[in-house]
Amino acid sequence: MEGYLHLADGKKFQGSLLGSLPEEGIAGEIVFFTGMTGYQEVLTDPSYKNQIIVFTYPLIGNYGINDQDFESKKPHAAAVIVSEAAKEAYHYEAQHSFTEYLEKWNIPILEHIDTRELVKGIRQNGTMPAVVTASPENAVCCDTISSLKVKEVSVPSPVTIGRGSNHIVLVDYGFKKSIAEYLVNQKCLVTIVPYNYSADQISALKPDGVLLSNGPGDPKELMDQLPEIRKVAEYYPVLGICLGHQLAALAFGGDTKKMLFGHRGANQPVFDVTGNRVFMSSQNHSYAVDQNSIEHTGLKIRFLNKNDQSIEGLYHEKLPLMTVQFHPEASPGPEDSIFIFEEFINTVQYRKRREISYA
Ligand SMILES: NC(=O)CC[C@H](N)C(=O)O
Repeated sequence: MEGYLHLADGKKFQGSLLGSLPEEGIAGEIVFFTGMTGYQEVLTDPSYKNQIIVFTYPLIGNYGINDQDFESKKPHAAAVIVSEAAKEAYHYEAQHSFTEYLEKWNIPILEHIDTRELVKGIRQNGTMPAVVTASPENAVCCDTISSLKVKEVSVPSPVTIGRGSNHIVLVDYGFKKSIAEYLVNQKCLVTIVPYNYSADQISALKPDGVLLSNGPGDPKELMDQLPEIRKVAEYYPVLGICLGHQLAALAFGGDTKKMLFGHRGANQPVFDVTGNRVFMSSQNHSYAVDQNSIEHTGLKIRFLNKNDQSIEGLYHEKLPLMTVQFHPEASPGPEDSIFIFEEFINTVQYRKRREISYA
């Protein structure tokens, strides 16, 4: 069956539609992911909520969907655009094929699209609203991108996992499972709390450290949470990842801006200004902390993107606050930056040993 992708800049692509669509089509922000593998982690990462994901690698789905690589319980993408979708799964661990898995969750795939041409356009005109339809006519509803997606993906009430002497509160803006798993494997007791938990509610849990998770959408949709985040970061060791990094920067008076087409892939080079070295990272974001906004905030640059010099991580000059725009948990992608978690846990343990007390 034929299907169509209509972009807000007026371009239209025709392809073959797999799965079904409501009459008005499916709308979302169109973004592209450049990794050769990792589609299972991408599809189930809540940060992609309601986005239309273009995979640039020409064949997607050939190793199927397994039981281990889910980043959450279900896929969050609005629709998927590929050059070719593998209908069979060629891997001994595969439990479903790529196409059957997305069909089960009612997520349409538009294949046989010239993804190179499409992505060249997005790189030029930016990520933008788009709609996938079965009809060549219907191109409207390009501006219906829903807001506060964090609320839709966050836990409704606290959940505790793992065991250990370090108690980490994970504030859930749409956390990836591999973040929580890393902490549990490091023998942490982890309490996952809703995105709108107050500083007092977090304090009542007596954490040794707080992790602000990744998540979907514009960080400025969560302005109400900023005073709470700041209070928490003034008392506890805090690690912010991706959306968590952006929120921490806003909470201390910094600003964020929308990038032209963001970073989504598994080979983003990051420069560590303190160690004078570069490593590869997994990334997925549309927003970045504005370079010009962090003066007088107490925040200092720790990491920069080697491709476009955008901010990839910050630390606070006085407080035990560290933030990263990239994904130290990888999934998918290189594990070069796993040391970020080690630094965080070392800070947590150091503060405990010194018996630095909190309010
Ligand atoms: N992975 C994330 O946490 C993404 C953060 C934010 N939603 C952005 O697109 O910039």
